[in-house]
Amino acid sequence: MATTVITGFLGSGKTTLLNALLSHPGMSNTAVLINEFGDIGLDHLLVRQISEDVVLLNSGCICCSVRGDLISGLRDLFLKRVRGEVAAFDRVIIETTGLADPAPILHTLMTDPLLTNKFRLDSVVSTVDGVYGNSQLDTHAESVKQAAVADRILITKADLASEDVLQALETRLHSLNPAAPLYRVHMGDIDPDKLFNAGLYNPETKSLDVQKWLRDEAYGDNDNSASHDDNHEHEHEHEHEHDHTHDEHSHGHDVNRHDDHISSFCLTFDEPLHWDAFVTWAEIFTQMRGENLLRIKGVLNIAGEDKPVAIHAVQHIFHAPATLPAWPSDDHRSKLVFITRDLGPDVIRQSLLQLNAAATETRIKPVV
Ligand SMILES: Nc1nc2c(ncn2[C@@H]2O[C@H](COP(=O)(O)OP(=O)(O)OP(=O)(O)O)[C@@H](O)[C@H]2O)c(=O)[nH]1
Repeated sequence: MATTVITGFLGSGKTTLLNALLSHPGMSNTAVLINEFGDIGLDHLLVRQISEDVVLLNSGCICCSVRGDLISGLRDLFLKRVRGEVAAFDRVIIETTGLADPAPILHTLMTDPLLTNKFRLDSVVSTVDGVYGNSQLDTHAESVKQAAVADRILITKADLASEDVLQALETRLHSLNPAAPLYRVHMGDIDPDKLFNAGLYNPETKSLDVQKWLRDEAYGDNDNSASHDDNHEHEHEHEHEHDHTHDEHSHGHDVNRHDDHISSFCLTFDEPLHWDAFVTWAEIFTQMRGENLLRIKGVLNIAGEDKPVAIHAVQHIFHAPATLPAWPSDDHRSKLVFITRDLGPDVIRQSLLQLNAAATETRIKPVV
């Protein structure tokens, strides 16, 4: 079951988006989970109470308003569906509270045995306030994280903001998270197809859509090779320049903004990687630097394997790897896209190459 997480800072337009999405035909098989913290006004959405926590929205969607643990809410909702206590649904949207760090929710979706069997993380959508987004990114680390881990970013309230402010915000968000398409929306009005099916598996084509999922082209020149020391790291010079010249209202002059700590880059490895070298690298990095690894997606060319292996991770947790049926193109190099905090590409590339070289050496050592 495809699961989408809608995140975004307080008042950035999550509920407005949800409401607009649910009015689309084709969204009626959707179940919605909303964290109850904060002042989410569900009243205008509600029609019928099914049980204490579950209501039926006027769109026909099931809505579960969760107190506390969103994940136990998801389990309960699933069990209710199995028992026929709520209508069948084939998509779930989770709206986080505005102050939530989305990472723990993504972790649990990726690791809880019941949930990983039934729910598949399809996309993370982040709403950013067109008017206050810039200052929220400056002052609230959560809002930076919400935008950094997103697969899609929506700039809301564009009708209230000046073009200069919107452009500065877009430049900043693109720098934070180059692979996430940015859309300006008015009162949540957007084609749901733009937000869903961003995961590895595309239910429309019933295939694994690696290129759309990885979007490695967004990180710049694809000829960057990890073995040639010439990857791109998206630093923020351009963005600073923009802040100084165009965005007088932003707090871009602050020398230590939260998103100055965020890097996004794509590493490409020409030589096949040994699986055990990659696993060792992943174990070390997720244990030692998990806090700094906001999101990783990758397609690996594993030595001795014909087929590519897709991996993805959020902080300390790697999702179970998936062997893909075929390479999406003639380019069979391993590609890993990273969104990190206070962690640049060099240490990642060098450690992985070193472990890989050691694994290669072990393999070619003559048996005496
Ligand atoms: N003008 C304008 N107002 C908007 C737009 N999107 C949302 N709003 C308004 O912004 C306010 C906050 O929107 P919500 O959808 O409640 O935001 P939220 O992110 O769910 O808020 P919390 O749940 O409190 O974090 C509401 O008054 C909306 O009507 C927009 O595109 N334009």
